[in-house]
Amino acid sequence: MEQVADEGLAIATRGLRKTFAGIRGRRVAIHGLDLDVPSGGVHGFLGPNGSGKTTTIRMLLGLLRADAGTMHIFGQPVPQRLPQVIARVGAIVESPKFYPSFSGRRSLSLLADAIGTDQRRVDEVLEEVGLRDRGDDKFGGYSLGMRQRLAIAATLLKSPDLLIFDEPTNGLDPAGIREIRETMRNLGTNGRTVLVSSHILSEIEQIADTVSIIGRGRVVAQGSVASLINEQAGAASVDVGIDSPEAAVAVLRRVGMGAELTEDGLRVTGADKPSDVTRALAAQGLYVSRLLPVRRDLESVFLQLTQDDQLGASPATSPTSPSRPSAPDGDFPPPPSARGGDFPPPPSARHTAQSADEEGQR
Ligand SMILES: Nc1ncnc2c1ncn2[C@@H]1O[C@H](COP(=O)(O)OP(=O)(O)OP(=O)(O)O)[C@@H](O)[C@H]1O
Repeated sequence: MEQVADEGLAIATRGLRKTFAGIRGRRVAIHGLDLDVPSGGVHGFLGPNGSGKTTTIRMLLGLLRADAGTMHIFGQPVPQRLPQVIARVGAIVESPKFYPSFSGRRSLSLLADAIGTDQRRVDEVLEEVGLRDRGDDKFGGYSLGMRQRLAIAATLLKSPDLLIFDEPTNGLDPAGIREIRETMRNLGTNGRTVLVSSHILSEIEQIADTVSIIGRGRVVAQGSVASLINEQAGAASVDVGIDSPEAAVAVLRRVGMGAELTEDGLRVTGADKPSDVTRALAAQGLYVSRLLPVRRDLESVFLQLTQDDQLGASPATSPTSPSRPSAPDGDFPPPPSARGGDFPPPPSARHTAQSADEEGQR
């Protein structure tokens, strides 16, 4: 496998494919995935449940074998050259565990010895995840957000250039989610690359520089959050309040806009700008009492692009409908399937580099 010429990419996959054995033959989980993660900043890896995020991450880390395609990390083909590149990668893919009776500092100190890292890094990484003042408290007394931050601190010990986090906020309450969100944002500065998978879209929108959206094992869109939202701007809608909604629907449809009745008015699509709606209606003697652009956000783009995958998905995957204006804060409760409170240590470099096909273990 040849080297990737583009050194600007932290991760690149081409034609990646993975099937799993099922009762009715093999099922395709990853379908020719072409993923580009630029170097530096936070990259959101988004997709509904079962779309293939974890499978992709596990293949990148050499924990699962691909059926076909190529993968590169910092230009090095993996898994072939994973031993050479793994020192630059830190990852949390599974529930970590630390001894409840050990302090966070002691756990990190033991880990630093195990991987041959200078003990001075322990204080630095505690500081980096905002745990410096709580470093001497026992792990058993940590909140879930603090436990997850300790796991992140452990991945930072070897000063990786690329951090990979698979659904790092699963199981956390809104306060914990906010803590991790801020930690991710901070980690994505200074040239480091953070790949974070999630289905909590509003969260990613707030912290990601770029995103990839996957559906059924394929990338359906990737780029900056702003460009993805703008690309879909034509589908933006306007919430209209009016006395004669049926007549307004007929007028707007006649001029080529999409219009549907809602509980207290209309939802209009296909208008270049909201004032076009007012103008078209006023020309027919209809005057609006309310005109609210429905804010486009990453979530509505995501839902639109992965519509097929959303069918039958759990409510946690699609916490709001595409047409609902976004909540100002954007925190959603964790999914019902969220993991429990155990956070095991991140995979060590040695463990991560091992290649093991875990097919059928689920
Ligand atoms: N070891 C396995 N054996 C059989 N099927 C698997 C295995 N691992 C994953 N799959 C299937 O592959 C598909 C992709 O799963 P994957 O866990 O990668 O999705 P995901 O996007 O990470 O979902 P989630 O957000 O729920 O974690 C799913 O249909 C899943 O059931």
